[in-house]
Amino acid sequence: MSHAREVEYVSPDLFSGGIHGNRAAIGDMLKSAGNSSGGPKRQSGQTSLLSYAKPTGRPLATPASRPGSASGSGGPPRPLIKSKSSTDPLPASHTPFLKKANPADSSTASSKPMYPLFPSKQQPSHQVEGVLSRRLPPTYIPNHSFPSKRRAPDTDDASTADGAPDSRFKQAKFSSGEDGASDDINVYQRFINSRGAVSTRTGVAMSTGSGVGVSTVKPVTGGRESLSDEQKEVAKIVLEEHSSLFFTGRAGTGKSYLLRYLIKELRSRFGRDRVAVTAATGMAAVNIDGGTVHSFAGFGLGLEPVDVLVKKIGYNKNAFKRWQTTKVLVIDEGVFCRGWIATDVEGARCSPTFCMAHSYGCDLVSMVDAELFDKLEEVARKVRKSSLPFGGIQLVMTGDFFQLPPVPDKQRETKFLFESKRFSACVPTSYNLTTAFRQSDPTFLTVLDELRMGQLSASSVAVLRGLERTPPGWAGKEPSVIYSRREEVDRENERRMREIRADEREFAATDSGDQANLKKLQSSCIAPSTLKLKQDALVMLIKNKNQTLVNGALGKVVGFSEDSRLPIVRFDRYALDLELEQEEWTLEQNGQVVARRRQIPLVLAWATSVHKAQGQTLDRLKVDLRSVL
Ligand SMILES: Nc1ncnc2c1ncn2[C@@H]1O[C@H](COP(=O)(O)OP(=O)(O)OP(=O)(O)O)[C@@H](O)[C@H]1O
Repeated sequence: MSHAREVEYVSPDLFSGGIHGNRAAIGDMLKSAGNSSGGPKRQSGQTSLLSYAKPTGRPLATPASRPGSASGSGGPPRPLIKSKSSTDPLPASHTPFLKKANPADSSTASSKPMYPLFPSKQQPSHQVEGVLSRRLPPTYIPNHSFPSKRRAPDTDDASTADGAPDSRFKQAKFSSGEDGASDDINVYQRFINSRGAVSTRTGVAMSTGSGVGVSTVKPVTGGRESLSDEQKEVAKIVLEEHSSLFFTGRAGTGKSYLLRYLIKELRSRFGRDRVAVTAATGMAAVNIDGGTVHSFAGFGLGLEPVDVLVKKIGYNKNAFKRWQTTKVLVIDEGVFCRGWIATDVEGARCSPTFCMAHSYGCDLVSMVDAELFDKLEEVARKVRKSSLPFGGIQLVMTGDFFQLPPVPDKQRETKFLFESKRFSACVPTSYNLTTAFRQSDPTFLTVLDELRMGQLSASSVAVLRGLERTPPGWAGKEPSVIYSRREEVDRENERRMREIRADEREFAATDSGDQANLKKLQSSCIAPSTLKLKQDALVMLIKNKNQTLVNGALGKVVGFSEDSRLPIVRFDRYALDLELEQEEWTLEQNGQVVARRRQIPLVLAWATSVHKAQGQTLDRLKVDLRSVL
């Protein structure tokens, strides 16, 4: 998720002012609107990416003398690094999953019987506690009187007396995100149906959660004792039962916190290289010290039939080793919810079918969902020559399907991850965390819960209206803006560019390929055909430069090289000035490149889309929800 220190929301005649608040809390609200994922959190104290602030990062390379002089300025000198194409070999450390094979240890997935949805008396109490509960918490009753009294987690309930999900969940409405389209999706119903006889362990049913915890922001420094009871139970399933698990929970229930703990524990038990950690975006992956699912798989976007993918992996020594040696695969939230920017795909090329035309993406943007999960699962069994689910790899997955529903795809039916054919076989247990840690204000929690369900009661609307005000201290300091639609993002960025009184430089893309394919590439490629930049423009990197400076990093144009005329971008977080040269985006068909674009890997970044904002920390943020609500 994105973190903001000051936030303004804009929605049609709902909010015209702003809301100040706990930055995480605000991100929480954003997510509850159904348009943001909960990526791993950055800890407080991180450098603002918007202003030229105290650099906290370390230089990426030995400071080099500045070649020529940048024709711009903007703060103290930084080591200027000439950009290398991201196709240059990365340092050895870029193979985080590499590990010697240990064939003796190929089976880690639990082969225990699955927990039934409605456990029998013989089952241990912790399993019994986990059954679907039967009443809906007052929070979710549309237009309930406000403020509602929140019940203890163990009495919360979301299904009817016969165990069926309450029909009110059917009214939940979700926005699909960047394309702004809305769709009625009964996530709860679909999730429960998809689980069949498989257990959903939780204090309450999927989606609710009304435990009110204490808001604390702290990294996982402690051991198991720092976890809540619910979190401990998840840890037990993962670390002691060695069972594959999906855990969910509304925003702020400690999913990321718990995940970080689990990664730490798993790595210390099995060794770093046997625990593959994957996240949705490059930025999110960096935050949990991992890579993307695609980079783990080593088969590009995975569009080909499974047998072809298996062959591809066979030719890819590193990928093959990874598949053989991985004992636990950790998948952080969002990865399977929709298309994401797979930033470090090995040999990946764009497929227009899988590009999100309404999103920012072409090269390396893929649709990663139920279908890909099934493919990965089959690949795992084949590459590992094991008939066990997922080839015996233990899966630890987290996410909140309410926060990031899949984007509807005109070409095919959009499915949630849990609707994949092999999900139930591979993930015998799902767990719903219910205690909110991030907020303790019951009023705010109620508003968040209602937003998450897409049903704002009149009282919550009144609460939000009561927050309308002009944020103090914003004079002359324009906030970053998050929109849900690409056109809105472009419009705002163009407006900001016009406001800068400096010469505009244009960088034209170099395109090649046959007409038809080129058109496909151009229609959805994240790199613009003409990139317009000015000194002081806020920009976002759209290619990985190395393991830490990745797709999504924010920087500011501080000038243009006098000799090469290339833009020089200051990445504050990395205490680095980088001269950026063209990189390549390609479209491939049947293994052949059929179109290519070369362009400077930057886009303007005053405004950004909800999904591209994941993992960012911003000083002042305006969230425009007009096309969402
Ligand atoms: N056991 C715990 N003890 C103390 N603090 C915790 C604990 N679990 C979570 N937290 C804190 O609660 C806050 C929210 O946790 P976290 O960001 O992990 O939630 P999340 O479910 O991932 O949220 P989101 O869905 O928004 O990404 C964080 O500040 C985190 O440090």
